[in-house]
Amino acid sequence: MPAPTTYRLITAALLGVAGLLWWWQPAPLIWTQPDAQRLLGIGLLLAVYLLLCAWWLKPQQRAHAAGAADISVVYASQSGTAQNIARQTADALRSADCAVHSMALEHFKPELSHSCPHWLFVVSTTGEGDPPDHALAFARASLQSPAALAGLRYAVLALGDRSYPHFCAFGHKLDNWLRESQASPLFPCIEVDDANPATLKRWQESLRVSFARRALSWQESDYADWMLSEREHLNPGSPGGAIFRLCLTPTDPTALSWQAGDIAEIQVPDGRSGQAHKREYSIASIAQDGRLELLVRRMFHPDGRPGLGSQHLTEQLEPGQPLRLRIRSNSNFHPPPDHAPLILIGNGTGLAGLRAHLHARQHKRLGRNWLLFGERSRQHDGLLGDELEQAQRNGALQRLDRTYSREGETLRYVQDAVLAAADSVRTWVAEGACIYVCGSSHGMAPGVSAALVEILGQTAVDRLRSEGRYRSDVY
Ligand SMILES: Cc1cc2nc3c(=O)[nH]c(=O)nc-3n(C[C@H](O)[C@H](O)[C@H](O)COP(=O)(O)O)c2cc1C
Repeated sequence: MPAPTTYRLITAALLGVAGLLWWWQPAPLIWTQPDAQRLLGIGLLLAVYLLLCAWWLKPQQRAHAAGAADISVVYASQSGTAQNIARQTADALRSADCAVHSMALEHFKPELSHSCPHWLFVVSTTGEGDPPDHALAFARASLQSPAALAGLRYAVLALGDRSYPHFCAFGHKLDNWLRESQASPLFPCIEVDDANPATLKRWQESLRVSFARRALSWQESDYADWMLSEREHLNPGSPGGAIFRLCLTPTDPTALSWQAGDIAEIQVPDGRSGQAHKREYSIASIAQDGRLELLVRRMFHPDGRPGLGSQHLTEQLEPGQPLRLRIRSNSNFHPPPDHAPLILIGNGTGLAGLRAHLHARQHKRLGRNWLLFGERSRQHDGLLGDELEQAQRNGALQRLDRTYSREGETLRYVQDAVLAAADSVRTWVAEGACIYVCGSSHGMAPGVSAALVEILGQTAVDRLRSEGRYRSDVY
């Protein structure tokens, strides 16, 4: 690990002083020489000194030039939180003069451990104690048996949520594998429950103690000022919770910049505690639409209390009023390649993430799109029906399958519609289609996954997932 800049400055200064002393206490090598050679000697000494300073004072560039890193930050992230924390971790360590390299977990190979002494793993858990999709193939191939990692020093930040039965399961699995592979922990695995700031502080402090002699500078991206410009109730009379379409506009128009699949983090004031809480929503529009749209369902706790975020956005905040918002990149749900046909599957407010992709495809005039979408009542839940039918008419949507669970039809849920369309699903996938799923992680997402396994087989579905052709943004 490089010494901090101060140590380098002191060393350079000491070298300078040593050089001066040599000047005043003439070394026979120089003073016994004729004038010209003496000058040449001094010039050479000075040049060597300056070169040494440049070399010594630029550890980061030197390490990068040599392709070497002192610390590697490795992430596995389903919806961008772990990736974001990994990026902040790398930036903070760089600000303390460390040479840092960053990579996704699937690029980690035991042979790489010789190229870098310290490895920091920032990983989340998804599904039912599973690794994020992009790390699935790595987990299957590598974590089954120990590797040869003696000498590797590591730390794990495990992101999870205690409301799930397998809390931080993937972080623990990775930590156990590293230990069984003879790697040595810099400090014990740190578990983070629902992005709790106190545990994140422990991570920052442990890194400071391990790698820097002064506080690390952590840069969180700032919230910006936005305004609620429009709100529309999309499903009056629905047997399900009320869903609203919100249009938001930024004070600074340059804030209109994101990709389909990204997530809006909104600061919601809590009148009771006086604190602000963060709530996350899939963005339902693209930047080229000129506004950020959300689909928000009004939520209630089991005891009947309204949900903090949804009550604020759907009831308390009036059009024309300000709110604080920032955008989190969710690279796992970014658009597929242009040439690939796209199958969009979801339910409820999951239409938000799917609609952003549809808009992105429409914007690029890519028409090979198929939407399968489930809601409750045909009469009241035809969410954005006019817009979708219009997209179908003008060729932006090649096929639209809507299912309603409260209509007494045989096709009840969207996963039933997927099964009913098995032949077309096979054809589209054979033609290189990507499958994007957005909406409920309870019922819908596992149901769609089971339907796809029935149609395509487990091996093919696993391959689609690890190749990034089957992606989900579910909650
Ligand atoms: C569909 C879904 C399933 C999840 N499953 C688990 C789980 O099994 N165990 C756990 O500790 N956390 C679970 N979580 C919580 C996430 O790990 C947590 O929200 C984390 O901050 C997400 O980080 P990421 O955005 O980097 O994926 C789940 C979250 C979602 C949305």
